[in-house]
Formats: sequence, structure tokens, C-alpha cells
Amino acid sequence: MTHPASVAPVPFTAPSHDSCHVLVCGGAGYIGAHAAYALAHQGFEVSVLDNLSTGHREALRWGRWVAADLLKPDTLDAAFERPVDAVMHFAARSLVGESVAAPYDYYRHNVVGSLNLLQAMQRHGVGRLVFSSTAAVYGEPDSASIGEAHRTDPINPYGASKLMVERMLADAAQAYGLRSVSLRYFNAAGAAAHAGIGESHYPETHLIPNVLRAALGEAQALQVFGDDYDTVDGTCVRDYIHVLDLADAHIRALRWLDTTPGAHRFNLGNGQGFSVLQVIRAAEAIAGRRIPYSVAPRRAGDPPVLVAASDAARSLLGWVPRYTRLEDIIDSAWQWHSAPAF
Ligand SMILES: NC(=O)c1ccc[n+]([C@@H]2O[C@H](COP(=O)([O-])OP(=O)(O)OC[C@H]3O[C@@H](n4cnc5c(N)ncnc54)[C@H](O)[C@@H]3O)[C@@H](O)[C@H]2O)c1
Ligand SMILES: O=c1ccn([C@@H]2O[C@H](COP(=O)(O)OP(=O)(O)O[C@H]3O[C@H](CO)[C@@H](O)[C@H](O)[C@H]3O)[C@@H](O)[C@H]2O)c(=O)[nH]1
Repeated sequence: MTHPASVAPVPFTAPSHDSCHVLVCGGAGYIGAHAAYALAHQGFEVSVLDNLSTGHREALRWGRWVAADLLKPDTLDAAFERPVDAVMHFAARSLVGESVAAPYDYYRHNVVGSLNLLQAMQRHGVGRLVFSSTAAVYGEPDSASIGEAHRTDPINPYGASKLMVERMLADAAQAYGLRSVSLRYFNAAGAAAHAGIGESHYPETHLIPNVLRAALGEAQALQVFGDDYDTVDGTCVRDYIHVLDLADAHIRALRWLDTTPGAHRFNLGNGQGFSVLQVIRAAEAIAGRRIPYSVAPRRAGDPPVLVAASDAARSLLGWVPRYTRLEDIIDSAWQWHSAPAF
């Protein structure tokens, strides 16, 4: 069924607190599956919209699955057959290097795909959205600790595509009254191995899974991209935030939107930076073995230091990360990588 632009949008429905139905778009992926788990755990009704392009069928463990593709608008209405109260939107392409090589793909998947989702929400009168944004919207930071007021100047198409969606959400708040929160995650890490889910990307480009797979002898020798940065030991510094703390922030954001109109942005990080070598050393202590690595040239588009100031999420959403120790984050990932379910 096609929906011509002239079809009047259904008015937004008031959220139901008794049985709030959340559509998790991209819920078969790493962070989305953890959000689906957390939502189900807290008594929300969950549906997952996913085309399994980078997600996993085995991660579809909570709620019903709607096999739909954001780039095929006609497939999206099936996700709204049961009235939806709110949407969490994780589905995207998210590899920085790939985005530099194939920018049209990134603008199509991330911007056009999001627009299609927003229009489907509008057709079905859904007025609340929590959107996965990223620290990559800031580009090269001016300061070691980045607050939301920091200028946004992405240095790659991935970050630019996310910033464009944030802009669409601001315009949609103005024009249609859409309520939204964009959560700018820093480096998502860790797993809920006890729930049978963890990080599984192909190819895997993220540091912690690569370090742990090297510890297990599953990957080619680990490469450290650059040891000549102006940092504590010459390697890049990042702010690692546990995926269950991200899931918790999403649910808090959803509840906050019950009473808060407009389009909002929050950073999500622990506020503490760790270098690549510090991550390797911490992983060695957890795995109880040496992890061999070689130093490779810098990776294009890597800022030396990215650390979040997340005071706004703490004060306005009441968000308090539970996994504040790097060791605990890596340990949860180690439990997953030692016996992955997929
Ligand atoms: N991993 C991180 O450190 C990090 C940091 C900042 C922001 N983010 C953002 O968080 C979100 C989730 O990241 P992730 O690591 O879980 O990614 P992921 O690739 O594991 O999950 C994305 C999910 O979306 C689905 N999907 C993709 N395109 C789709 C489409 N056109 N239609 C339907 N489903 C589609 C995939 O099949 C997959 O299940 C992304 O938006 C990413 O940009 C991630
Ligand atoms: O095998 C590896 C993998 C990574 N790194 C380095 O480790 C650091 C972290 O890299 P990675 O885990 O790939 O994360 P980022 O490149 O920082 O990007 C993540 O975090 C960003 C926000 O901070 C998000 O925008 C991205 O989606 C998400 O992938 C960087 O300095 C990399 O150069 C290595 O040295 N070797």
C-alpha cells in the first residue's frame, strides 16, 4: 500500500502507561537488542523492526519481529498494525571508514531511512522517538571533555548523516509536535551475556571485541592504530559506556518525553577516557593472558581524545551509569566473547 503525501497524518496518540508498546527499529543489532531486552524486562510491550542486514535472528528474543526495510517505505506499515506508543531508532550504517568511501550509502540508509521511519510514524500518529546519535557529530573536539553545547562539525559522512537526522527531528518538533531525544553515545561496549546477547559485527571494527578476539586467538593479530598521538601513551583515548547503561538511558528518555515536548540531545558516556593500550592491559588482566598486538598507522578520521560530559542526562533524565569501571565493562564483554550465542 502506498501513502501519497496528501494523506493527512493521524493525530499523535497519548502514551499509554499501562501497556506501553515500543517499536525498536534495529532491535536485532548490538545496542537495539540490549534495549529490547531492557524494555521487556521492565514490562514494556516490544516489537522489533529489522531487515537483519547487520543484525542477528538469534538476537530477536523479545517481542514480535517485523521484517521490514527502512528503505522500502511500503514495508513499514506492518510494524504499526498494533498501535505503537513510541519508537526507538537504532537502525543505521555506522562504520566511519566505510562512510568516507561510500557517502551516498550513508546518506541513503541513515537520512532517507530515518525520514521514511518518521513519515511512517506520522501516518500512524506516533509522537515519541528516541534516536541513536553519536559522538561523531562533534568532529575534532576543542576540549578533552565534550558537552552538548560543543560545536557540531562532523568530519565524516557517518557523523554528518546523524546530525542531519537530529536537524530533521528539530524541524519535526516545530512543525508537527514530534517529541524526540537524540542520544549521542560515546563508545558502546560490554554485553548482557546472561541474557544471551552481546556485540557481534561483521566485519568487527571496534576495539574491545577485537582485543578480546585476539585474546581468544580468533582474530588476526591485533593492530593498534597509531601510537604517536598527543595522549598519555600515544594511543587514542575513548570513553567506554556499557550497552545496558545505554539501554537504561533510552527508557529514561522515553519516560521523560511523556511530559516534555520538543527535540532534545544528550551525551552518554562515563566521563572517563582510556587509551587503546590501557584497554589492552585491562583485557589482559581479565583474560589472564598476554594479548599480542602490532602498531599500525593512524586510522583515518580518528580524533585523539573523545570523552563525554553527560551532566545533562544525569540531571534531567536521572541517568546514573552502573558500569563505571572499565574492568567491569570489559569483563561483561569477555563473558560474551568466551561463549557467544551467535
Ligand atoms: N556501536 C557504537 O559504539 C555506537 C556509538 C554511537 C552510536 N551508535 C549508533 O547506535 C546504533 C546501533 O548501533 P549497533 O552497533 O547496535 O549497530 P548494528 O549494526 O549492530 O545494529 C543495527 C541494526 O539495524 C538493522 N538495520 C540496518 N539498516 C536497516 C534498514 N534499512 N531497515 C531495517 N533494519 C535495518 C540491522 O539489521 C541491525 O540489526 C546505530 O545507529 C549507530 O550509529 C553506535
Ligand atoms: O582493532 C582496532 C580497533 C580500534 N582501534 C582504535 O581504538 C579506538 C576506538 O575505536 P572503535 O572501537 O572503532 O570506536 P570509535 O572509532 O571511537 O567509534 C565508536 O564510537 C563513536 C563515538 O565515540 C561512534 O560514533 C562510532 O559509531 C563507534 O564505532 C580508536 O582509536 C581506534 O583507532 C585500534 O587501535 N584497533
